[in-house]
Amino acid sequence: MEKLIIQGGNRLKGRVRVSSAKNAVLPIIAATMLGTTPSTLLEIPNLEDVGTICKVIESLGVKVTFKKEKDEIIFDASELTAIEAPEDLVRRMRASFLVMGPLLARKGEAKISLPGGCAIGARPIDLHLKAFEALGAKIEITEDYVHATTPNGLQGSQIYLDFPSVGATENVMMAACMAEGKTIIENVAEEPEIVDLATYLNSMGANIRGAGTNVIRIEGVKELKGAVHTVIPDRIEAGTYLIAAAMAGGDVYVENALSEHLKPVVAKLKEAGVTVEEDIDGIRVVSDGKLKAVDIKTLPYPGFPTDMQAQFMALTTIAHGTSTVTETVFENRFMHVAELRKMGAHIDIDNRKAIVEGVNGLHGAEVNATDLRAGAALVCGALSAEGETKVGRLHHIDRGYDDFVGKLQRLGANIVRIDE
Ligand SMILES: CC(=O)N[C@H]1[C@@H](OP(=O)(O)OP(=O)(O)OC[C@H]2O[C@@H](n3ccc(=O)[nH]c3=O)[C@H](O)[C@@H]2O)O[C@H](CO)[C@@H](O)[C@@H]1O
Ligand SMILES: C=C(OP(=O)(O)O)C(=O)O
Repeated sequence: MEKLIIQGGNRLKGRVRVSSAKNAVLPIIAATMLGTTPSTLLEIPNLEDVGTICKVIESLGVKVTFKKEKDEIIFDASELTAIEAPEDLVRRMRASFLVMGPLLARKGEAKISLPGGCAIGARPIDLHLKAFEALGAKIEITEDYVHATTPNGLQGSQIYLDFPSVGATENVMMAACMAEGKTIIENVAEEPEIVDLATYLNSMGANIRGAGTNVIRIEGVKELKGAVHTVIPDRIEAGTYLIAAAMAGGDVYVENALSEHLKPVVAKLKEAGVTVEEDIDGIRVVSDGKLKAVDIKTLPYPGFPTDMQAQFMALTTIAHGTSTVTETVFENRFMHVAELRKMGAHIDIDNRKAIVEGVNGLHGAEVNATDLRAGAALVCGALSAEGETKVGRLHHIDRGYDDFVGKLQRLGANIVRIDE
């Protein structure tokens, strides 16, 4: 079994470049299915999840060609040959469900396994399905899969999402851009990844306005063509390096980080006593590792991102005083608490609120990544801890961090990956 072995205590110093955003690249790869001519995506990060979504769309007939540069991929969806996504891939990664919108738009039918729950919560898909129904889809749900058909094609509609779900907004946007007539979607997610998807769809010929606000208006078009697109930088990867440097202490410039996308994270780091300087090319963080307690509460964008909650909780474990961390987006996203406790953290949980009593420092321990960001949080904790930490279940981390070990090593961290 592979593990990360981290000797804590090294200060981090230097520059680290953020890759393109996992959560933008996945829906955009699904959206390449909408084009009748090939799309080229540039600066694609090397992530397990990218491999998974590529396999899903290949199984549906898309020809995926990796250019020599490896971070450039051509997607030819001129012929979609299937409407059913392989169950194991959908179960492995929830974002696979994002092929439903494009399949309904291009083929008028889709059969996809239920993505099911995972470590961070139940994660139902009712909002996706309700919105597809509003566009005229007929939905049949069996124990294992969802079968959607469009007997009269997709028709533009007025849709209100009960919660600004990122995935539902993306799925419905992709379906609606080829529906007949106008669609108005209210209470949509406003995340930067939604804006990036809309930018790509518009460059394919779609007519989408309002992405980045809470109402999206779409005028349906008959056909979309492929386009060339560079995906936005990963704000969560950027935030993870900011936290790592804040906790371990040091002076790190996170290149390619867009401060516009990281406002709550930067604000909370400053409140914790960290020096943060923002410019157009990135964000610099300078820290002596002495941190003050802060309270955070996760919310849909532009609120504090749930995908930074675990890493920020790691930071509060060594901040002076009592911090609270409230998770409002997912109902079960505190799996990292038990692992952080093994490293000496003092954390109590009261329903969706974690109360963290800062300790003078964490110590090394044997821990496991329970999900992607939990894994990142443990690595952040380990870099600041006294002694050796072993982190297992690395497949979670591999889903979303491109060259995590290499990037941290170049900042001076003592971290290696071994096969035990
Ligand atoms: C690949 C990707 O982009 N993943 C991100 C996306 O996930 P994802 O798109 O799955 O997250 P959503 O915004 O849909 O989920 C937010 C909340 O809404 C609930 N919900 C969602 C859909 C639905 O039909 N019914 C329902 O009840 C979920 O259970 C959850 O409690 O946004 C999350 C919230 O920012 C992030 O943590 C994930 O990293
Ligand atoms: C929860 C996450 O991803 P996913 O929605 O793909 O599980 C994440 O990126 O932190």
